Amino acid sequence: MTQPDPILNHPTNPATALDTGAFHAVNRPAAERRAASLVARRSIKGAHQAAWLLNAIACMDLTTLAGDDTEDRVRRLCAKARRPLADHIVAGLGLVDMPTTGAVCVYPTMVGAAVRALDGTGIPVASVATGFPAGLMPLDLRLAEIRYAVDQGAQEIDIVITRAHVLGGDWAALYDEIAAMRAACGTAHMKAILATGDLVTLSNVYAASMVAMQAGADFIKTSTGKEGVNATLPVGLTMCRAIRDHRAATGNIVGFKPAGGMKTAKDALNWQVLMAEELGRDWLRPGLFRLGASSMLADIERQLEHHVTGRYAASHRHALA
Ligand SMILES: O=C[C@H](O)COP(=O)(O)O
Repeated sequence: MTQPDPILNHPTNPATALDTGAFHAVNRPAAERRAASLVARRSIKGAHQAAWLLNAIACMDLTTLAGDDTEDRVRRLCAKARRPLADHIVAGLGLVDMPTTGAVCVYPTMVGAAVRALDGTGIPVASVATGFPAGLMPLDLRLAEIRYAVDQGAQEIDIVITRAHVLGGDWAALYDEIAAMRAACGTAHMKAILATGDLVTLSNVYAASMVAMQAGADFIKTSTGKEGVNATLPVGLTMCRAIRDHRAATGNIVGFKPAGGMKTAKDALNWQVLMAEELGRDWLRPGLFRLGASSMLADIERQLEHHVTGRYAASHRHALA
């Protein structure tokens, strides 16, 4: 079985001092125009499309974050992470090995079941933590939740920030909170969910991205999937620019994870186009790019089946996710 490009090969992002001088205003109409033109002028077809969709699977945090999650559901999701495509699609694509997803992402109490189900595969388990999705809990409890998830075997922790720190412009409080979370993660990689749908302006998204990276986040992530507006391309563009600017200023490399509301193969292609155009093709690997999605894999599998067989199977024939 192919091992996914291990995120652990990518060194953690070292924290730098809080620097609000790195912020700049973002013009929303300009960001919207640029995002729209990026995806409009790139059309990926045929074998290229199949390759990009396979890459989307390798970069996917296959997710279940529902109130009615059970260990049984998590085990079924893990089975899908291990075998995301039907055998005839894998054979038809000429692949020697079954691909696997980048990670499986679950709630903290489900980490143990996921770790057991993925034993021996090299697929990491990501856990949300810190009072996901709102984060409105005392900091010591949020840090304890990180430590619990790491203790259960999570190799990646998806934290949420206190939106009020952004909305009130309290950047030092935001920096301190994220730095404390980074420390609680230990050797686990940390993705900072900015919940961009709650942050009102793209300038706030840019500033929060900068603070998260300065405080040591290994990835910045758009959304929990629970906000009214989740991953959008203008927000993604703003965050990618922040990643680029942070690298130019510090030399440090941070990954990007759009998440929430992405359901189609077309979404998977559009987000990869954005990454390739804004950060370069080097970013199109699991160590630096994840797609957080609970219901995108089924359409990717459907499109790949069409590529192999020339026809679409009914979506009910494809398994969970
Ligand atoms: O972190 C991942 C997201 O929560 C998934 O959101 P989704 O259920 O809208 O795909």
